[in-house]
Amino acid sequence: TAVLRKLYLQAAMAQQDQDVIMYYRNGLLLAAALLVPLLLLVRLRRPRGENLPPGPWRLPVIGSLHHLVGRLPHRFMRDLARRYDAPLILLRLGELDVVVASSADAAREVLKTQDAVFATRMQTPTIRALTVDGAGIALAPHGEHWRQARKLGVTELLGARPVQSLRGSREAGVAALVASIASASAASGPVNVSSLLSTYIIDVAVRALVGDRIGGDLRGEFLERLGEGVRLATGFGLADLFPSSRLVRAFSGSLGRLEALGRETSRVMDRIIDKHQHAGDEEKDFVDVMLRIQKNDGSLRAGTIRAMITDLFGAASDTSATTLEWAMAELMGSPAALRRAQAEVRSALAGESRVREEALPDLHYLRLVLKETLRLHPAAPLLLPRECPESRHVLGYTVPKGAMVLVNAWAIGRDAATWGADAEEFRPERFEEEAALDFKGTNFKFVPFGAGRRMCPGIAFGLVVVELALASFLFHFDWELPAGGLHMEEQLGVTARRKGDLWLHATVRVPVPALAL
Ligand code: HEM
Repeated sequence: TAVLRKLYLQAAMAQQDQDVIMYYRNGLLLAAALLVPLLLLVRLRRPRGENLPPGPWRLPVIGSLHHLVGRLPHRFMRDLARRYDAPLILLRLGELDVVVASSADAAREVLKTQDAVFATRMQTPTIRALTVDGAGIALAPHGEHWRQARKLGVTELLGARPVQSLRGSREAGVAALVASIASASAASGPVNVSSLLSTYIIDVAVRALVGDRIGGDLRGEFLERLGEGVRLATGFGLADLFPSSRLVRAFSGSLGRLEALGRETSRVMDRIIDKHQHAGDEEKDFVDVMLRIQKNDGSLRAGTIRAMITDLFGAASDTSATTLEWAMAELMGSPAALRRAQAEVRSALAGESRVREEALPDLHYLRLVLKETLRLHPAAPLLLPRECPESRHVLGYTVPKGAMVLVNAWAIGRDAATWGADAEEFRPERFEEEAALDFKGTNFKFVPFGAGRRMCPGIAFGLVVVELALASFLFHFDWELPAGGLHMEEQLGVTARRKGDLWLHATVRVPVPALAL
């Protein structure tokens, strides 16, 4: 009986194993039976000929969002493009499709070949909240308003003539900058270069846009509101990633804050405009110009005037300050380049007491330093987001309708396939070999100002402000790193700023002229 019982138990266990196997097999067959039609349905629902760009695996609801946590978006997107060896990649961030052009060829397609299609800006809930009062240039959708606003900006502020006429404000700004460095360096400790550069850029932008007649308190309020606006506007808010969700909208505090901030900024701007209206007819800044145009042609709305100021301030300030900060950091990391740039400036301005703007075109090496800085550190590493208004084919891939389209200018500038094995190194001399490469976005391996119809219209304005400061730094001071050396880490944000402030020792070599009070 014992043997029979054992045999029976073995048979029962084998039967049980069989049952388990059958159970799983049936389960799998059932799942397959349900899944295959489902997958076929999904494939059938995808339009014929659609070939989406590759992208990382996704989770339900959040899509690929988790991959981005703690990572710098432009770096992560470059790594993905390398991993898939693809010129375009696709990320699903919440409800949003984000297509990233990551090679010079892909950039040419988006910014030139299909420029007219991709010329509109993504109207996210954040952007709609920011522009509820009116739109300026940078965030406006492609259309008649954008065309008129851009024309106004270029003719009256950013073109060669207005840039030249703002020379006085730049000279005053740079004189204050070098005087601050000289007095800070007298204390023998390191100088906070980042903070002084930001003050200089803000000073020049404020003088050009709203002038210096508004008084310190109003100026302070204006800068506080604009600073907060730029902070809130940059980055992906939850409401932008889940635009259809009322729940997310209700719980996301940033949209409410943006709307409140918009109202506060409008009130501050109205006080600034009021001061201008009572200051006489002489045109000294961009607000004066816009008020004159409004008087002659009633079509310029007050909301548009306010939006133009905030928009231009936002576009000009962080970008120029970031570029200057990186240029100084890279020069400090490349003593040979620093020596060459310094020798050039001091020889071109020998016998002078300060840097004159007319001397800037003679500073060829300084221009190479700037190009190399912008190649490695384009201030807006993903340019400004565009929107794909209809499903389009780009280099054999389908860009879905409604997708946000980014161009990874940062990855393109460091692509070893086009820049060579030393692409990650700071070597301004490479632009001697590539003399035809300019800032105008005609060669898509170098697009720090974008290209096509939405290209930065502030290049002339930005370059002269940056070059003047950099030349003055090199002319008046010798620079040394403090103990602890130098890092080149970036911080998270829409502009690729350096992480932490740049502190350097400055020693006066050419005396700084006393400030005219
Ligand atoms: C070194 C300094 C600067 C850099 C690196 C820079 C870079 C850029 C970039 C990458 C874009 C987006 C282009 C695109 O989407 O294709 C842009 C747009 C823009 N920039 Fe600049 N910029 C700088 C300085 C300035 C200055 C000084 C101003 C004005 C005073 C300005 C005004 C604008 C405006 C209005 C736009 C929007 C253009 C449009 O959407 O039509 N930028 N800039």
